[in-house]
Amino acid sequence: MGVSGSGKSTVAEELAEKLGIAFIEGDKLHPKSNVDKMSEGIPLTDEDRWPWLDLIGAELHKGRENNGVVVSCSALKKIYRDRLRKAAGGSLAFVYLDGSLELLSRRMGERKGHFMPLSLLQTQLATLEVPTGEPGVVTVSIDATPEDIAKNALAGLKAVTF
Ligand SMILES: Nc1ncnc2c1ncn2[C@@H]1O[C@H](COP(=O)(O)OP(=O)(O)OP(=O)(O)O)[C@@H](O)[C@H]1O
Ligand SMILES: O=C(O)[C@H](O)[C@@H](O)[C@H](O)[C@H](O)CO
Repeated sequence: MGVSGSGKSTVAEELAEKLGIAFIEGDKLHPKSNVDKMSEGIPLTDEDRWPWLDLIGAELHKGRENNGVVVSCSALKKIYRDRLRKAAGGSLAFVYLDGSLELLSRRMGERKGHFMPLSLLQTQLATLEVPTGEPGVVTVSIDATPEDIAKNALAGLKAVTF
């Protein structure tokens, strides 16, 4: 989890490979209307996000029956994470990708061919409720290589408590 440009897709893929389990790109589960909105620089509302979060929740639930799954999802607010926890049915860990505005802007600015405009980073950060203190949360700095971030995430996940 984390804001746009924090490296969710990059790190989740790496982590899933290390864990030997499936990876699901949460962005692919957005309805077209959400992608259209974001492409136009309009932030999503809670109402836009509920159906998408429910699709992600269903994937998490399915994943539990198949050795687990890694899903990339912004999960910006506590109510969203609690909805996912409920849908997953227990033992859902969150890896929070923590980075400065400067680094996030640079990574988003350099990324090519993605629907999410840099202009939405401010509202992403304003919407973000940092998950520190919630059960099952591992916080990792994004100021490292994807390989090292995934290693740090894995080490944190081994020690995580719910
Ligand atoms: N640790 C890293 N070091 C350098 N570049 C990175 C790192 N992690 C990700 N990137 C690059 O930063 C950009 C953003 O990463 P990525 O697309 O994985 O983020 P995201 O959180 O999934 O974003 P979004 O939610 O907007 O889809 C990409 O161009 C990616 O290649
Ligand atoms: O909750 C949200 O606002 C969205 O999930 C965004 O985070 C985008 O999907 C993502 O950043 C795409 O780049």
